[in-house]
Amino acid sequence: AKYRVVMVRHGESEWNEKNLFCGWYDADLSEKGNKEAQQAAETLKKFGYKFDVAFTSVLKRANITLDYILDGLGQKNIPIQKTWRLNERHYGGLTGLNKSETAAKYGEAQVQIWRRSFDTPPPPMDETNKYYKEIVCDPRYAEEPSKEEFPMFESLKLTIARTLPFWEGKIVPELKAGKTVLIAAHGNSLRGIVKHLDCISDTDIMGLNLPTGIPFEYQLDDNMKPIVSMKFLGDEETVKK
Ligand SMILES: O=C1c2ccccc2C(=O)c2c1cc(NS(=O)(=O)c1ccccc1O)c(O)c2O
Repeated sequence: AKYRVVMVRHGESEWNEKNLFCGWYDADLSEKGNKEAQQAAETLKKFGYKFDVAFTSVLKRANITLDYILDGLGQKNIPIQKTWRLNERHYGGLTGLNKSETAAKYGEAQVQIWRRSFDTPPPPMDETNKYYKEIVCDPRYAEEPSKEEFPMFESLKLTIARTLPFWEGKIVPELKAGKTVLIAAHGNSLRGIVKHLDCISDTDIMGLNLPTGIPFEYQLDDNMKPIVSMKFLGDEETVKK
């Protein structure tokens, strides 16, 4: 059997544009991000995709990207599952900082260590962070994650560790039921799924930067092993990027 799942990283957000660590802050898409999402819809329409179920995070930049796509495909009526487990990596106390503020506060050397590390987390977000309340008290998190699971920081390793149970527990069963699946999520949560599917090493996954707004397809065999791996969909120009 051949299982098909299409994944797309949300379009550029307003905080990407300003080079701020975004993480669990619920930033909007930038104008460019909106256009990227619309382009993704056009591409998927051209390829004639028909999705049966969609998965996304609880962050609006991914939700809006998904909405543009389903709207463009005329498939807004399919079931959508939102989960914190597909959220972007939580950048802890770095949330809201830009490049120079980060280097000023922690030093260039520490930034380089963080950039290159798979399991060194950023400092935790605490009540002094401007966005602490807005994130921790967000009603979307009323049910889950639990108090114990609610992250105040995440390394890439920790992010992947909370994303994969959702892939195994919720997405794989839909694929095995013969559903065509669409996932609209974030750079690091999608890295977790891709790392798992293609057995990518901890080092190599850090070198994989998924482009925003360009859908890619996996076709999987009965053992959920890729027959087609990370096939980017789009016109020559876009995919070349
Ligand atoms: O500091 C970090 C960092 C800190 C803690 C966890 C993860 C990362 C991380 O993944 C990262 C960083 C900096 C930069 N480049 S940067 O130093 O130019 C930079 C710093 C701050 C904001 C945006 C920037 O582009 C990156 O490209 C990264 O992937």
